[in-house]
Amino acid sequence: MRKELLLYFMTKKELRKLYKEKREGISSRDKLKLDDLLLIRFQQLAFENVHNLLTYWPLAGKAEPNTHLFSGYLRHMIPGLRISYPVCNLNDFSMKAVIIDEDTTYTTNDYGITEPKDGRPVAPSELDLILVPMLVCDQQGFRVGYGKGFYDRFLASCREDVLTIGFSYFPPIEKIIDTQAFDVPLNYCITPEDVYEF
Ligand SMILES: Nc1nc2c(c(=O)[nH]1)N(C=O)[C@@H](CNc1ccc(C(=O)N[C@@H](CCC(=O)O)C(=O)O)cc1)CN2
Ligand SMILES: Nc1ncnc2c1ncn2[C@@H]1O[C@H](COP(=O)(O)OP(=O)(O)OP(=O)(O)O)[C@@H](O)[C@H]1O
Repeated sequence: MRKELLLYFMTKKELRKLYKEKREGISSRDKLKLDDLLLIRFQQLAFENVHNLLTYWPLAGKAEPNTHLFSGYLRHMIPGLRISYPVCNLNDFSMKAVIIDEDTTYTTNDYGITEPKDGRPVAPSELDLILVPMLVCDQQGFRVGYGKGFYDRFLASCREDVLTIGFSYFPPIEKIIDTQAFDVPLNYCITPEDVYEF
């Protein structure tokens, strides 16, 4: 059977392992180019009524897309944009969105993720745009993340009309076979080649 066909029958857990390996196999030189392509695709979207953004700090060593490019672009395009970053509670896998500014100091949590050290949280209902970490998604926008459910829990407390965008170096697969009731699909997945709307 061709390798692509096997993808159609994979669970989140299997996809997580496969796509972690695929992503970490991208050379840093290629990654720079791919991140530029992601930015160009991102710039094709219109961001109307976006005042509150939740982005995330890319994990060093896990080859996550360079989200600083996307938040930097939005900061330039949207005067007064409020930018927040997740602060995780590793005991109950909850997280809050903490507003940052030029005076913010940062710390590294137990997962090696950079987080604001202090700062005011923004209510989830105030967020207009969320950049959601992902490894791969399917053609309905269901996503595989790191598997702790941080974002599924958090998105459950956000507005119904919040815009969610994921970035991936790989196109959506046909179907994740074990999606569950708590899974919140993305609105968009941006890849170096395309913008997928779900
Ligand atoms: N950059 C970034 N920030 C993010 C996320 C993310 O995926 N990327 N998250 C998205 O939810 C939340 C954090 N979730 C995470 C969950 C697990 C691991 C992780 O590396 N797990 C290791 C085991 C680590 C350990 O237990 O010591 C692993 O699965 O191999 C990282 C982040 C919030 N912030
Ligand atoms: N809204 C929720 N309320 C309670 N538990 C949840 C909720 N959403 C997800 N979970 C729990 O989180 C676990 C991980 O979910 P899943 O495998 O979908 O993670 P993921 O989407 O890959 O990770 P992440 O959201 O951190 O990027 C699930 O086993 C589930 O028990």
